Amino acid sequence: MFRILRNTGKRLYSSHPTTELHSERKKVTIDTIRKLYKDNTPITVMTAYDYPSGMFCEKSNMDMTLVGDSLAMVALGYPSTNPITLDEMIHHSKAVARGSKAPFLVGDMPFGTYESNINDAVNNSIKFMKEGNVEAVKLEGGVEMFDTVSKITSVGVPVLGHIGLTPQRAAALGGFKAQGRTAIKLLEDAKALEEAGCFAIVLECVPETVATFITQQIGIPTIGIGAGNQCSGQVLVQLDILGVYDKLSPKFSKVYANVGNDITNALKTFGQEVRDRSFPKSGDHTFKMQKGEDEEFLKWAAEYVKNNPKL
Ligand SMILES: Nc1nc(=O)c2c([nH]1)NC[C@@H]1CN(c3ccc(C(=O)N[C@@H](CCC(=O)O)C(=O)O)cc3)CN21
Ligand SMILES: CC(C)C(=O)C(=O)O
Ligand SMILES: [Mg+2]
Repeated sequence: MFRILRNTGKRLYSSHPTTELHSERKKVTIDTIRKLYKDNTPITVMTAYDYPSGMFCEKSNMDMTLVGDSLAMVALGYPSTNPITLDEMIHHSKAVARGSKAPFLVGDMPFGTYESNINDAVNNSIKFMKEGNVEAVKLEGGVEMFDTVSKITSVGVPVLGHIGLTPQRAAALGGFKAQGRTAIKLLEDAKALEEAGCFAIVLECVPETVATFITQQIGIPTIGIGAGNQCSGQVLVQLDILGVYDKLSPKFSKVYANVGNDITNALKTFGQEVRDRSFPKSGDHTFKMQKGEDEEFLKWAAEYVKNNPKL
């Protein structure tokens, strides 16, 4: 019998590493975040939603990776962040955690998982940590969330606050609109969250003078998104800065690469090459038999065809 007709036991694909990826970076902990803040070193935060986007946070030296509920829009195509469930966020954060090892990993509590009662908020935040491998949770709201945040932080779940434009409340705010015409309210919110034990607060779409003032008035880091460069750190949505997500282009975001175009062009070229049969190229992207085996096989095949006429 010919070798090609038997299972040679050889694998036609290259072997995959079976060992887990270990970070070559030093682990960022809540203490690292405090130290950066104390030293007035800007804290870098980037969103991620799956294994590769998490790996990019790892490789690019991010201090923090946020599994933001913006993934509902940018990775799942929903028109808002609100449809995502806690179990779906857990599914994504587990994948992010496999790629993002060193950055401090924070997960967004989805709309409806923490607002209605404190027990649910505590149970859901603990579930997120245990099942989703996040090291902290983020939730939206200020003064009105004081009791909830106090309870969550008291049981050992670090909380990242989020005030200003709170996208989960976009329906009530009339859309994704810049906030902060009432600076006093924002300051009260920030102070309440600090007192409730938040380790940092996201300020979203807050005028830069107001964000600077709040940053000066509180004793924990502010992480700005559309809130000026005097915040203690900055966060943006990964697929926005890569030029992939094109349904929104928030004024505050900056496009650092045009990955969307690169991907479209790569796929177009693949399509063309398949259609004109220039891919796969014989030898480069194909497997060959041993020397002489082609002839032997073709001889056998001709014999086979002769003995097994098509019906
Ligand atoms: N892709 C994406 N990027 C984000 O930054 C983001 C999300 N999704 N989803 C959740 C929230 C929503 N965010 C947004 C979305 C849009 C604007 C926006 O278009 N703002 C207008 C100003 C609107 C106004 O003030 O009236 C702008 O011009 O930037 C702002 C924040 C930020 N977050
Ligand atoms: C933009 C950040 C702060 C966020 O909440 C998200 O990505 O969902
Ligand atoms: Mg969010």
